[in-house]
Amino acid sequence: MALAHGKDKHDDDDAFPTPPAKVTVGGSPQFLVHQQLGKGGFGQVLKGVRAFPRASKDPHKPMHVAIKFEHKTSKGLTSKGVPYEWDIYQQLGDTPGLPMLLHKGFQDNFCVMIMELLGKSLWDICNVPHRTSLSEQYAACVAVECLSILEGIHEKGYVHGDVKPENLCLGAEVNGSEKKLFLVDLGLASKWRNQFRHLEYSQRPDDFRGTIRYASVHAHLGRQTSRRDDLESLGYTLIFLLNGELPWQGFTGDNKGFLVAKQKVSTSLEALCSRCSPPFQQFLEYAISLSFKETPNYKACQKLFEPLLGDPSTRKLAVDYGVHAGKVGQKRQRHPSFEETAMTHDLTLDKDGNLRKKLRTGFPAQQFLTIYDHRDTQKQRYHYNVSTTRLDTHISVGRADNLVITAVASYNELWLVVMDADPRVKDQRHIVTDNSHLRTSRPSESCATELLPREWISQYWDRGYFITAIAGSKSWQAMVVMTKGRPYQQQSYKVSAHFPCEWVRRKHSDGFMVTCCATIGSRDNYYWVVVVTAGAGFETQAVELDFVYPSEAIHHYWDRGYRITSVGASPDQIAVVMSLAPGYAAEAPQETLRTSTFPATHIKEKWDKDLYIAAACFGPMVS
Ligand SMILES: Nc1ncnc2c1ncn2[C@@H]1O[C@H](COP(=O)(O)OP(=O)(O)OP(=O)(O)O)[C@@H](O)[C@H]1O
Repeated sequence: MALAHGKDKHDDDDAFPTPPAKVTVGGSPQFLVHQQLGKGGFGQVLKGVRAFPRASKDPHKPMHVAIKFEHKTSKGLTSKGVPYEWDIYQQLGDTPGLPMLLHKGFQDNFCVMIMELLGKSLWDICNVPHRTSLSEQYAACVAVECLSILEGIHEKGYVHGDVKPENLCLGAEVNGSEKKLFLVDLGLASKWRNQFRHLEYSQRPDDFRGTIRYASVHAHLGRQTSRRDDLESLGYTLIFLLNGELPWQGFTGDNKGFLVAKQKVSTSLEALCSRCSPPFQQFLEYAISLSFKETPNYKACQKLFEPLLGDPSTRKLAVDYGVHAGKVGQKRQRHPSFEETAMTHDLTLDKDGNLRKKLRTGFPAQQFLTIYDHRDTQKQRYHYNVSTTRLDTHISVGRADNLVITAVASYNELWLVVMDADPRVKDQRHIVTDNSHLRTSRPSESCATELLPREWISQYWDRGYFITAIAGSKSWQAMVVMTKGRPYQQQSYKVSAHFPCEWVRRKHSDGFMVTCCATIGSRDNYYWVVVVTAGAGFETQAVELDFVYPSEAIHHYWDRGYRITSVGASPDQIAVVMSLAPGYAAEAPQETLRTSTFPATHIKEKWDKDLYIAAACFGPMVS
């Protein structure tokens, strides 16, 4: 999975084209271009001073401005050739806490945006020669103010999408606003609602937008952005400002995004916040417990930080969150208390009144995930803890009883085989590849296709068989089951170091659907195998990839009539494939079970309810 497309300001040092020395755009007065104030992935921001000073108290006619230059060849432009950010400013321009947009236009191959001049960013404040961190009082003021700004942006239907110390600036001294907080850079802002409807949940696991260090885990996983993501990024920003570092710094290379995301999920909030007062941990616990469509309780979060704000005269940053809460003409809303919020999030208050939720405890756990479908009485048998040498014996006993293999999984060098009575099946073959020569070395990506028995598969494809189950062991063994009698038309598979999201998307558009997935290999050294089939009988499909069991997404798709049709897990991630088929009755139940050992006793209970194992895998479920 290519998660590393994100930008990390400190990684790229590209030279920008030199901007003009004087600027006049969109009816603005002429500004002389002075020193650089900052730069980002797409442009650079320089100070501008009016060429012909004329004193004015009108904030729209300042002497000093900030000018953002974006070259016409920048990747941040829309198809209309204007910076994406301009459109967003149009919608959000007057939101409190955003710098005022004064003029915009084109000059000398640059898109030019003239805006209210601000002061230092919080990154600049901390990134001095001996690196300083902010006091808890300062960070609490930042939290309260940033929450107000985010509330204002969210109320207008947008998510900022890139909350980080570089984008949080103080006002400019020349404007007398040096104790006020601003949020800059709307280049990654996106809508969370259209008119009055929340955008639908979706995931594109290889599509990352944001800054890797501060991005929410949902953003790493390519989930449709929603309000919760800004709060999670604010949480990481606060910890960075307090500690001067985050535990996931230092990763490099193509796989950086993936490694950072993995580290975020496996860092307990307790460890992350161990050097901070409880409100910072409580805030992060709340942020990561928010559901996709949930409206954050901004006021309750601000209340959390109140005990740390101290006396107003000692604050380096003014706190005036009332500005946004009580705007003229705005209806007063009742905001639930944090205790009420705690109840709805299943967060518990400990004896000191602190919120506790067992989220991101940092304990990695390997679990069985078994999926159960409703079927009218069905004969099913399963064999678990089967060693490779005993595999054929169990399977042949099942075959003698007219059972065929419907699901396989591997765990701790043992196999799980599920066999069903399925009169549609005309014949079935299976193979377990040896691949023992690979035990000492990881095959290169180009040789990895050899992990599956290519010739054996081709031979059976030619005879009308299709792959119907697949599993891979830690010692590079692959088990492939091919069945004759399925109404499939065509099949193809891919072996790849990351879940091949882009390939699956292309296959989806060609009418192929994922019908099996698994991994082969061990921790930090494995390959995904994904099988796609034309004629699988599904209308559409969603592939959910996560570091933990993706409960929210599964419920989202269940509610829309999808059912889990295959699952696979690597030592880091789980892939849940959910499909929509004409035959799925909305009320037909499907259940999942997560257990640390094979759920032999539970299966009997499921059978009593006419629920039968449909898929299984063994994988990571970090809690
Ligand atoms: N109005 C302003 N006044 C003063 N400095 C500013 C102003 N706007 C931005 N800056 C500074 O310039 C830096 C880059 O600005 P901005 O983030 O808008 O550019 P970008 O190219 O979109 O960056 P990124 O790659 O982070 O998205 C900011 O981090 C901030 O320090």
